[in-house]
Amino acid sequence: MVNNGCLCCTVRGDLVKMLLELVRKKRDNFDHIVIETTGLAKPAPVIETFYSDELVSEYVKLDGVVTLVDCKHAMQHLNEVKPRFVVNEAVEQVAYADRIIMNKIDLVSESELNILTKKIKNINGMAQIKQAKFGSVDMDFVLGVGGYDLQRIESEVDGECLSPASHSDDSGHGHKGHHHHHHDHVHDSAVSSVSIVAEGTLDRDEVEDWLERLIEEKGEDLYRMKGVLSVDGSEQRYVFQGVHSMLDDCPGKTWEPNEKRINKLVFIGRNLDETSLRKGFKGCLI
Ligand SMILES: Nc1nc2c(ncn2[C@@H]2O[C@H](COP(=O)(O)OP(=O)(O)OP(=O)(O)O)[C@@H](O)[C@H]2O)c(=O)[nH]1
Repeated sequence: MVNNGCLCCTVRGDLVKMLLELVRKKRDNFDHIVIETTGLAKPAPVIETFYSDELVSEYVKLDGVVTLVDCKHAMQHLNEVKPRFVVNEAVEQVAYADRIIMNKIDLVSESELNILTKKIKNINGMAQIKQAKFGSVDMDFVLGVGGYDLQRIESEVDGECLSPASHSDDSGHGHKGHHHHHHDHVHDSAVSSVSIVAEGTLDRDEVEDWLERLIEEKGEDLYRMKGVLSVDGSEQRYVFQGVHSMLDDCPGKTWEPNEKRINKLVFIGRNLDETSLRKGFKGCLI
Protein backbone atom coordinates (compact mmCIF):
# COMPACT_ATOMS: atom_id res chain seq x y z
CA MET A 1 0.00 0.00 0.00
CA VAL A 2 1.40 3.34 -1.00
CA ASN A 3 1.23 5.99 1.71
CA ASN A 4 -2.06 7.89 1.68
CA GLY A 5 -3.27 5.58 -1.06
CA CYS A 6 -3.03 8.19 -3.77
CA LEU A 7 -0.75 7.72 -6.74
CA CYS A 8 -0.17 10.99 -8.44
CA CYS A 9 2.87 13.01 -9.30
CA THR A 10 3.48 14.09 -5.74
CA VAL A 11 3.91 10.54 -4.47
CA ARG A 12 6.17 9.13 -7.14
CA GLY A 13 8.92 8.86 -4.57
CA ASP A 14 6.65 6.63 -2.54
CA LEU A 15 6.07 4.41 -5.53
CA VAL A 16 9.80 4.06 -6.13
CA LYS A 17 10.35 3.22 -2.47
CA MET A 18 7.58 0.66 -2.41
CA LEU A 19 8.68 -1.05 -5.62
CA LEU A 20 12.29 -1.28 -4.48
CA GLU A 21 11.23 -2.62 -1.12
CA LEU A 22 9.14 -5.32 -2.78
CA VAL A 23 12.05 -6.21 -5.05
CA ARG A 24 14.49 -6.34 -2.15
CA LYS A 25 12.33 -8.42 0.17
CA LYS A 26 10.55 -10.77 -2.19
CA ARG A 27 12.68 -10.82 -5.28
CA ASP A 28 11.66 -14.20 -6.66
CA ASN A 29 8.15 -14.30 -5.35
CA PHE A 30 6.47 -12.13 -7.94
CA ASP A 31 5.39 -12.69 -11.48
CA HIS A 32 3.56 -9.39 -11.59
CA ILE A 33 2.95 -6.37 -9.44
CA VAL A 34 -0.44 -4.75 -9.92
CA ILE A 35 -0.67 -1.09 -9.00
CA GLU A 36 -4.18 0.24 -8.56
CA THR A 37 -4.28 4.01 -8.72
CA THR A 38 -7.14 6.15 -7.50
CA GLY A 39 -9.64 7.43 -10.01
CA LEU A 40 -7.93 10.81 -9.83
CA ALA A 41 -4.41 9.65 -10.65
CA LYS A 42 -2.51 10.95 -13.62
CA PRO A 43 -0.95 7.98 -15.44
CA ALA A 44 2.11 9.75 -16.90
CA PRO A 45 4.16 10.16 -13.69
CA VAL A 46 3.47 6.54 -12.77
CA ILE A 47 4.56 5.34 -16.22
CA GLU A 48 7.64 7.53 -16.20
CA THR A 49 8.74 6.12 -12.86
CA PHE A 50 9.54 2.87 -14.63
CA TYR A 51 11.81 4.65 -17.08
CA SER A 52 13.31 7.50 -15.16
CA ASP A 53 14.30 5.75 -11.96
CA GLU A 54 17.47 3.81 -12.63
CA LEU A 55 17.01 1.22 -9.91
CA VAL A 56 13.35 0.62 -10.65
CA SER A 57 14.03 0.19 -14.35
CA GLU A 58 16.73 -2.32 -13.55
CA TYR A 59 14.45 -4.63 -11.58
CA VAL A 60 10.91 -3.95 -12.69
CA LYS A 61 9.45 -3.66 -16.17
CA LEU A 62 6.25 -1.87 -17.03
CA ASP A 63 3.93 -4.37 -18.67
CA GLY A 64 0.97 -2.18 -19.49
CA VAL A 65 -1.70 0.21 -18.37
CA VAL A 66 -5.19 -1.15 -17.90
CA THR A 67 -8.07 1.29 -17.56
CA LEU A 68 -11.41 0.24 -16.13
CA VAL A 69 -14.22 2.39 -17.48
CA ASP A 70 -17.47 2.71 -15.58
CA CYS A 71 -19.83 2.84 -18.56
CA LYS A 72 -22.61 4.34 -16.51
CA HIS A 73 -20.64 7.45 -15.51
CA ALA A 74 -17.68 7.68 -17.89
CA MET A 75 -19.21 9.97 -20.52
CA GLN A 76 -19.97 12.61 -17.92
CA HIS A 77 -16.34 12.57 -16.71
CA LEU A 78 -14.82 12.43 -20.19
CA ASN A 79 -16.86 15.47 -21.22
CA GLU A 80 -16.17 17.44 -18.07
CA VAL A 81 -14.68 20.83 -18.86
CA LYS A 82 -11.70 21.62 -16.65
CA PRO A 83 -10.13 24.97 -15.91
CA ARG A 84 -7.16 25.88 -18.05
CA PHE A 85 -4.03 23.81 -17.31
CA VAL A 86 -6.05 21.29 -15.30
CA VAL A 87 -6.09 17.85 -16.88
CA ASN A 88 -9.15 15.71 -17.20
CA GLU A 89 -8.01 12.56 -15.41
CA ALA A 90 -10.63 10.38 -17.08
CA VAL A 91 -9.38 11.38 -20.54
CA GLU A 92 -5.76 10.88 -19.49
CA GLN A 93 -6.51 7.43 -18.11
CA VAL A 94 -8.14 6.39 -21.37
CA ALA A 95 -5.36 7.96 -23.45
CA TYR A 96 -2.50 6.09 -21.79
CA ALA A 97 -4.21 2.70 -21.65
CA ASP A 98 -2.97 -0.43 -23.40
CA ARG A 99 -6.16 -2.26 -22.43
CA ILE A 100 -9.55 -0.79 -21.70
CA ILE A 101 -12.25 -2.68 -19.85
CA MET A 102 -15.64 -1.12 -20.43
CA ASN A 103 -17.40 -2.29 -17.29
CA LYS A 104 -21.02 -2.19 -16.08
CA ILE A 105 -22.39 -2.65 -19.57
CA ASP A 106 -25.60 -3.98 -18.04
CA LEU A 107 -26.37 -0.48 -16.78
CA VAL A 108 -26.37 1.27 -20.15
CA SER A 109 -28.29 0.94 -23.41
CA GLU A 110 -26.67 -0.33 -26.57
CA SER A 111 -26.70 3.11 -28.14
CA GLU A 112 -25.09 4.67 -25.06
CA LEU A 113 -22.45 1.97 -25.23
CA ASN A 114 -21.79 2.65 -28.92
CA ILE A 115 -21.42 6.38 -28.38
CA LEU A 116 -19.06 5.80 -25.44
CA THR A 117 -17.01 3.28 -27.43
CA LYS A 118 -16.65 5.79 -30.25
CA LYS A 119 -15.58 8.47 -27.81
CA ILE A 120 -12.98 6.16 -26.24
CA LYS A 121 -11.61 5.08 -29.63
CA ASN A 122 -11.30 8.70 -30.66
CA ILE A 123 -9.11 9.35 -27.65
CA ASN A 124 -7.17 6.10 -27.89
CA GLY A 125 -7.08 4.23 -31.18
CA MET A 126 -4.35 1.92 -29.95
CA ALA A 127 -5.76 0.09 -26.94
CA GLN A 128 -7.60 -3.20 -27.10
CA ILE A 129 -11.09 -2.83 -25.66
CA LYS A 130 -13.28 -5.43 -23.94
CA GLN A 131 -16.75 -5.04 -22.55
CA ALA A 132 -17.49 -6.54 -19.14
CA LYS A 133 -19.91 -7.00 -16.29
CA PHE A 134 -18.49 -6.87 -12.77
CA GLY A 135 -15.02 -6.52 -14.26
CA SER A 136 -15.01 -10.08 -15.51
CA VAL A 137 -12.34 -10.49 -18.20
CA ASP A 138 -9.68 -13.13 -18.86
CA MET A 139 -6.50 -12.72 -16.86
CA ASP A 140 -4.56 -12.70 -20.15
CA PHE A 141 -6.24 -9.48 -21.10
CA VAL A 142 -4.76 -7.59 -18.17
CA LEU A 143 -1.49 -9.39 -17.36
CA GLY A 144 1.36 -10.02 -19.76
CA VAL A 145 0.14 -7.16 -21.94
CA GLY A 146 3.57 -6.21 -23.34
CA GLY A 147 2.41 -2.68 -24.06
CA TYR A 148 5.96 -1.34 -23.96
CA ASP A 149 7.63 -4.41 -25.40
CA LEU A 150 9.00 -3.72 -28.88
CA GLN A 151 8.81 -7.40 -29.76
CA ARG A 152 5.08 -7.34 -29.17
CA ILE A 153 4.26 -4.01 -30.76
CA GLU A 154 4.36 -5.47 -34.21
CA SER A 155 1.43 -7.78 -33.66
CA GLU A 156 -0.45 -5.13 -31.69
CA VAL A 157 -0.09 -2.51 -34.38
CA ASP A 158 -0.93 -5.08 -37.02
CA GLY A 159 -4.01 -6.08 -35.09
CA GLU A 160 -7.50 -4.86 -35.63
CA CYS A 161 -7.11 -2.13 -33.03
CA LEU A 162 -5.51 0.06 -35.63
CA SER A 163 -8.15 1.09 -38.08
CA PRO A 164 -7.03 2.73 -41.33
CA ALA A 165 -9.03 5.87 -40.64
CA SER A 166 -7.40 8.43 -38.46
CA HIS A 167 -9.23 9.54 -35.38
CA SER A 168 -9.72 13.03 -34.26
CA ASP A 169 -12.33 14.03 -31.81
CA ASP A 170 -15.55 15.41 -33.21
CA SER A 171 -17.50 15.43 -30.01
CA GLY A 172 -19.28 18.56 -30.99
CA HIS A 173 -17.80 21.18 -28.75
CA GLY A 174 -17.03 23.17 -31.81
CA HIS A 175 -13.42 23.95 -31.12
CA LYS A 176 -10.25 21.95 -31.01
CA GLY A 177 -7.02 22.06 -29.11
CA HIS A 178 -5.13 24.50 -31.24
CA HIS A 179 -7.68 27.17 -30.47
CA HIS A 180 -7.23 26.84 -26.77
CA HIS A 181 -5.39 30.06 -26.29
CA HIS A 182 -8.63 31.89 -27.06
CA HIS A 183 -10.41 30.27 -24.14
CA ASP A 184 -10.04 30.12 -20.44
CA HIS A 185 -10.97 26.47 -20.29
CA VAL A 186 -9.78 23.32 -21.97
CA HIS A 187 -11.86 20.69 -23.64
CA ASP A 188 -9.94 17.51 -23.26
CA SER A 189 -11.35 16.40 -26.55
CA ALA A 190 -8.00 17.90 -27.53
CA VAL A 191 -6.62 14.46 -26.65
CA SER A 192 -6.99 12.20 -29.65
CA SER A 193 -5.39 9.53 -31.81
CA VAL A 194 -3.99 9.84 -35.29
CA SER A 195 -3.18 6.70 -37.21
CA ILE A 196 -1.38 6.40 -40.49
CA VAL A 197 -1.52 3.30 -42.67
CA ALA A 198 0.34 3.60 -45.96
CA GLU A 199 2.29 1.49 -48.36
CA GLY A 200 5.87 2.35 -49.26
CA THR A 201 9.44 2.39 -48.08
CA LEU A 202 10.98 5.12 -45.97
CA ASP A 203 14.44 6.58 -45.70
CA ARG A 204 15.73 5.38 -42.37
CA ASP A 205 17.72 8.51 -41.54
CA GLU A 206 14.75 10.69 -42.39
CA VAL A 207 12.52 8.59 -40.13
CA GLU A 208 14.92 8.88 -37.24
CA ASP A 209 15.28 12.63 -37.75
CA TRP A 210 11.54 13.06 -37.98
CA LEU A 211 10.78 11.09 -34.82
CA GLU A 212 13.57 12.82 -32.89
CA ARG A 213 12.26 16.19 -34.02
CA LEU A 214 8.73 15.23 -33.03
CA ILE A 215 9.65 14.29 -29.48
CA GLU A 216 11.86 17.31 -29.15
CA GLU A 217 9.17 19.71 -30.28
CA LYS A 218 6.02 17.94 -29.13
CA GLY A 219 7.25 15.48 -26.52
CA GLU A 220 5.12 16.89 -23.76
CA ASP A 221 1.95 16.51 -25.81
CA LEU A 222 2.83 13.14 -27.32
CA TYR A 223 1.49 10.61 -24.84
CA ARG A 224 2.17 7.42 -26.75
CA MET A 225 3.31 6.44 -30.20
CA LYS A 226 3.92 3.11 -31.87
CA GLY A 227 4.77 2.05 -35.35
CA VAL A 228 5.94 -0.65 -37.71
CA LEU A 229 7.73 0.65 -40.79
CA SER A 230 9.50 -0.43 -43.93
CA VAL A 231 12.88 1.31 -44.21
CA ASP A 232 15.40 1.22 -47.02
CA GLY A 233 18.38 -1.06 -46.78
CA SER A 234 16.61 -3.44 -44.40
CA GLU A 235 14.66 -6.60 -45.01
CA GLN A 236 13.35 -6.34 -41.47
CA ARG A 237 10.57 -4.17 -40.17
CA TYR A 238 11.57 -1.08 -38.20
CA VAL A 239 9.58 -1.12 -34.96
CA PHE A 240 9.35 1.85 -32.62
CA GLN A 241 7.47 2.98 -29.57
CA GLY A 242 7.60 6.07 -27.43
CA VAL A 243 6.15 7.76 -24.37
CA HIS A 244 6.65 11.52 -24.34
CA SER A 245 10.35 12.08 -24.97
CA MET A 246 11.35 8.44 -24.50
CA LEU A 247 11.81 6.69 -27.85
CA ASP A 248 12.78 3.08 -28.49
CA ASP A 249 13.27 1.16 -31.72
CA CYS A 250 14.41 -2.25 -32.88
CA PRO A 251 14.35 -4.46 -35.97
CA GLY A 252 11.24 -6.61 -36.29
CA LYS A 253 10.07 -9.49 -38.47
CA THR A 254 11.52 -9.87 -41.95
CA TRP A 255 9.30 -8.76 -44.87
CA GLU A 256 8.34 -11.64 -47.14
CA PRO A 257 9.72 -11.29 -50.71
CA ASN A 258 6.34 -10.42 -52.27
CA GLU A 259 4.74 -8.89 -49.24
CA LYS A 260 3.19 -5.43 -49.58
CA ARG A 261 5.19 -3.12 -47.36
CA ILE A 262 2.49 -1.38 -45.37
CA ASN A 263 3.63 1.12 -42.75
CA LYS A 264 1.46 1.51 -39.68
CA LEU A 265 1.81 4.24 -37.09
CA VAL A 266 -0.35 5.44 -34.22
CA PHE A 267 0.05 8.62 -32.21
CA ILE A 268 -1.93 9.53 -29.12
CA GLY A 269 -1.61 12.98 -27.68
CA ARG A 270 -2.92 16.39 -26.98
CA ASN A 271 -3.48 18.87 -29.80
CA LEU A 272 -2.04 16.49 -32.38
CA ASP A 273 -1.63 18.16 -35.75
CA GLU A 274 -2.77 15.42 -38.08
CA THR A 275 -1.83 17.29 -41.25
CA SER A 276 1.69 17.89 -40.06
CA LEU A 277 2.08 14.26 -38.87
CA ARG A 278 1.01 13.02 -42.32
CA LYS A 279 3.30 15.49 -43.99
CA GLY A 280 6.20 14.40 -41.79
CA PHE A 281 5.56 10.78 -42.67
CA LYS A 282 5.30 11.53 -46.39
CA GLY A 283 8.54 13.44 -46.21
CA CYS A 284 10.33 10.22 -45.21
CA LEU A 285 8.96 8.17 -48.13
CA ILE A 286 11.46 7.29 -50.83
N1 LIG B 1 -24.73 -3.61 -12.27
C1 LIG B 1 -23.41 -3.68 -12.14
N2 LIG B 1 -22.85 -3.28 -10.98
C2 LIG B 1 -21.50 -3.36 -10.86
C3 LIG B 1 -20.68 -3.83 -11.92
N3 LIG B 1 -19.39 -3.79 -11.51
C4 LIG B 1 -19.41 -3.30 -10.24
N4 LIG B 1 -20.68 -3.05 -9.85
C5 LIG B 1 -21.13 -2.53 -8.55
O1 LIG B 1 -20.84 -1.13 -8.45
C6 LIG B 1 -20.64 -0.77 -7.11
C7 LIG B 1 -19.39 0.09 -7.01
O2 LIG B 1 -18.29 -0.67 -7.48
P1 LIG B 1 -17.17 -0.03 -8.36
O3 LIG B 1 -17.70 1.05 -9.21
O4 LIG B 1 -16.45 -1.16 -8.94
O5 LIG B 1 -16.31 0.63 -7.19
P2 LIG B 1 -14.82 1.01 -7.26
O6 LIG B 1 -14.64 2.02 -8.30
O7 LIG B 1 -14.00 -0.20 -7.31
O8 LIG B 1 -14.66 1.65 -5.87
P3 LIG B 1 -13.34 2.27 -5.31
O9 LIG B 1 -12.21 1.53 -5.93
O10 LIG B 1 -13.50 2.05 -3.85
O11 LIG B 1 -13.44 3.70 -5.72
C8 LIG B 1 -20.53 -2.07 -6.32
O12 LIG B 1 -21.77 -2.24 -5.62
C9 LIG B 1 -20.39 -3.14 -7.38
O13 LIG B 1 -20.99 -4.36 -7.02
C10 LIG B 1 -21.33 -4.25 -13.14
O14 LIG B 1 -20.70 -4.63 -14.14
N5 LIG B 1 -22.67 -4.13 -13.19
